[in-house]
Amino acid sequence: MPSPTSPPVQNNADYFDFRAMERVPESHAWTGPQEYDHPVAAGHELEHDVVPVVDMRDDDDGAAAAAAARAAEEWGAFLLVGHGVPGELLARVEDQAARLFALPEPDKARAARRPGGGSSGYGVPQYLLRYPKRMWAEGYTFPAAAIRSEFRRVWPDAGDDYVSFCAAMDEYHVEMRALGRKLLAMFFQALGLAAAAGDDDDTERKILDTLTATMHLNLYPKCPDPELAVGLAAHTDSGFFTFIMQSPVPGLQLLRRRPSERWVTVPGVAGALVVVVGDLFHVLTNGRFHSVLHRAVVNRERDRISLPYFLGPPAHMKVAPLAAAVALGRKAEYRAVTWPEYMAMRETTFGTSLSALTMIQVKPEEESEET
Ligand SMILES: C=C1C[C@]23C[C@@]1(O)CC[C@H]2[C@@]12CCC[C@@](C)(C(=O)O1)[C@H]2[C@@H]3C(=O)O
Ligand SMILES: O=C(O)CCC(=O)C(=O)O
Ligand SMILES: [Fe+2]
Repeated sequence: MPSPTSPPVQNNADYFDFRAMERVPESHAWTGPQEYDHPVAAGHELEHDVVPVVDMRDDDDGAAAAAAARAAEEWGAFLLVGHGVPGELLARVEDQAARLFALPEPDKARAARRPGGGSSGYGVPQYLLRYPKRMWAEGYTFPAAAIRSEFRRVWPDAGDDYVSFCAAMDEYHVEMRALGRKLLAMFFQALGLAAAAGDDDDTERKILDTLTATMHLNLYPKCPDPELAVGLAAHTDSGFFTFIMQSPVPGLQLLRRRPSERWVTVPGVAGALVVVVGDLFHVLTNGRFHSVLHRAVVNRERDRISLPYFLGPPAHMKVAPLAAAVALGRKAEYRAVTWPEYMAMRETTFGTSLSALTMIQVKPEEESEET
């Protein structure tokens, strides 16, 4: 098993030509026993292996909010339909992402993440460099608020390709941010927080009004030996929650713990978005909603694209269990952290079986000191 101090095996600016590979090279071959080597559930015939579907149009008396909250509690993830983001836009965004990844190497290399940890650009997110093996994927991360400046790095001449790419991503950001606010308000409603008295109203409003978005594009090229390769290793997302738009090629899997540990594949449902609860939402709800381990597998036949849209607090905001969530029965189980503080802590746990949430968990002796 890799240790938390395993040295990075690559620079995140390194380029790797997946299309030229006839076999999986040593650098990408995940041989031997791996963390979370659990079986993949055979199918969806068993009720407990059916990923919940939440229809946002089901708005009879808060029915959609209640269904979303139930899924967030039981699965930490669900498929969202009836969300109102036009199918035409989803298809255009996916097509633009595919065009970006299909550009020649020098165009993508111009926009490479800066070695040592730039948070945007083409290449591997720095946290993933902690793993001793590389993943079978190309990535591009960018703040949703800076699409136009970011992509001048790829298209310095700001020509037609730049214009169509930015138009699609901008429209997507507008839709997704509005959807993020709507879903967050639904979660608060289901938790009974919207009506809560005192400071919480204020905290909720601040959270709603300052949500920040980071976009990430993943391309998982088809792979000559999918059993040996990993698209994206098992992880939890660190923010509040993530919308993942995935091409109809399945590849995203969720770790289910009961009745036995297994991976459940999220089906590729046209027009649906996947919602994944992140660690900071787990904290905010004092563990009532739980973040979920998920991963991406690759296949031999087809490329797969996914577009996670990560929503979280602004960098300076301390996130702690909401008072009303704590009042729902337990003590505050987590210490307050900012998103960057949490990510820095979590970085040391990548490639290990540790959950970074345990690093901010309030221990019983700290509880008694406070009282
Ligand atoms: C906002 C973010 C979430 C993310 C870290 C990042 O700053 C940008 C990249 C995101 C990503 C994508 C791949 C998996 C992941 C765990 C990673 O290493 O980089 C997520 C991060 C996350 O959710 O913490
Ligand atoms: O490719 C996917 O479906 C999952 C992507 C993901 O989990 C991530 O980028 O954090
Ligand atoms: Fe993720």
